[in-house]
Amino acid sequence: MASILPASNKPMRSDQNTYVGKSFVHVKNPYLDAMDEDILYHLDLGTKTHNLPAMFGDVKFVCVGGSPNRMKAFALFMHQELRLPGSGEDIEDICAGTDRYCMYKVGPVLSISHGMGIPSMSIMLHELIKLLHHAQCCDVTIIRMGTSGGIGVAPGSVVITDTAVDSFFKPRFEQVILDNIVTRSTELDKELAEELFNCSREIPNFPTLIGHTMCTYDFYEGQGRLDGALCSFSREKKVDYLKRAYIAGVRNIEMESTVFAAMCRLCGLKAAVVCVTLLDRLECDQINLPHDILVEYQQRPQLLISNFIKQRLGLCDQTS
Ligand SMILES: O=P(O)(O)O[C@H]1O[C@H](CO)[C@@H](O)[C@H]1O
Ligand SMILES: O=c1cc[nH]c(=O)[nH]1
Repeated sequence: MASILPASNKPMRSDQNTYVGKSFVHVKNPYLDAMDEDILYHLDLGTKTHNLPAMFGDVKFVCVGGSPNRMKAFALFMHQELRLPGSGEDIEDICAGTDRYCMYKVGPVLSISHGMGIPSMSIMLHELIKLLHHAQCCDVTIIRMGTSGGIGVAPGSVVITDTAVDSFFKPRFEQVILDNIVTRSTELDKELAEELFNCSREIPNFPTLIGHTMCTYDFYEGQGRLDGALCSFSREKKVDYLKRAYIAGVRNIEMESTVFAAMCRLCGLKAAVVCVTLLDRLECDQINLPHDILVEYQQRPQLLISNFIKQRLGLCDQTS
C-alpha cells in the first residue's frame, strides 16, 4: 500500500446514501459497515491506508476496458481533450502496487482495466463499486469501452449495447452464489445509450448502431469459432447459431457485458457498453486486421466516449 493516512484523515463511515437530490453508489452488503477497514486487495487500495474521498470524491465518469494499455491511452487522450495542464505523460497508475489491474485518474474521469472475461470483470467491479461508495462519489456514469466480434455488421462499426444477453440470447446474468444460481437482469440504461448514439452522429464517418450484445464465457468454443484448440461442431451449426443470434437482435459478441450490466444496475450506476467490432463473425473467425487498423478501430469507442464526456461537462465546442 502506497500512502498511510494520519488518524485525523480517516474517512467517515457511510451514511451517504441518505443525501438528498444526488445519486450515490449503493453497496448491498450489510456486513460492510461493520468492518473496521476495507482492503481493496486487487486495486492495492484501502480505507485505512488511503483517503478515498479525497482521492476519488470528484469522479463522475468511470471508463473500463479489458487492456491496460488501452486504458492508459484513454487516460492520456482525456488529459489532452480536457485540456488539463501538463503533457499527462507522467500520469501515474494508481494501482501500480498490483499487476492485476491498472487505474488512472484524469480530472473527473477514472480509467480502469478489467482484464478478460466475467470473473476478472466481476472482481474489479466489486472493488471499484466499494471504492466509489467509500469515496462518497455521486452521479457517476460508467462505460465499458471494448472490442468485439460483429454479427452481420461491417468491421469497424461501433455497437452501443441496449441489452446484454447470454449465450441463449436471454437478458440475464447467472451468478453461482454458494450452491445456488442467482439470476440478475442485464438491462442497461436506455437513455444513456441514446445519448451516446446521438453523440456518435456528430462524428463524421463513424458507423454506429444500437443493438444487443452477447456475452460469452469463452472466445473460441463459447463464441462458435472453428479455429480454437477444440471444436466439436460443424461450420453449418456455427452459422446457424450466429444467424439465430442476429435474428434475436444480437449485433456483437464479447465477454464481460452481462456481469457489468447486472452489477452496475444493482448498485445504482448508470452504465453503458460501447464496443467496436473487429470482424464479421458470419464471414470469418480470425482477427487478421493490420496493426494500424486494429489500433484505429480501438480508438473509436474512446473518441465517442471522450466527446460524450466533453458534452456532459459543457466542453463540446472544444474540438481535438
Ligand atoms: O477488448 P476487451 O475490452 O478486452 O473485450 C473483448 O476482447 C477480449 C477478447 O479478445 C474479451 O475481453 C472481450 O470482451
Ligand atoms: O470476436 C471477438 C473479438 C473481440 N472480442 C471478442 O470477445 N470476440
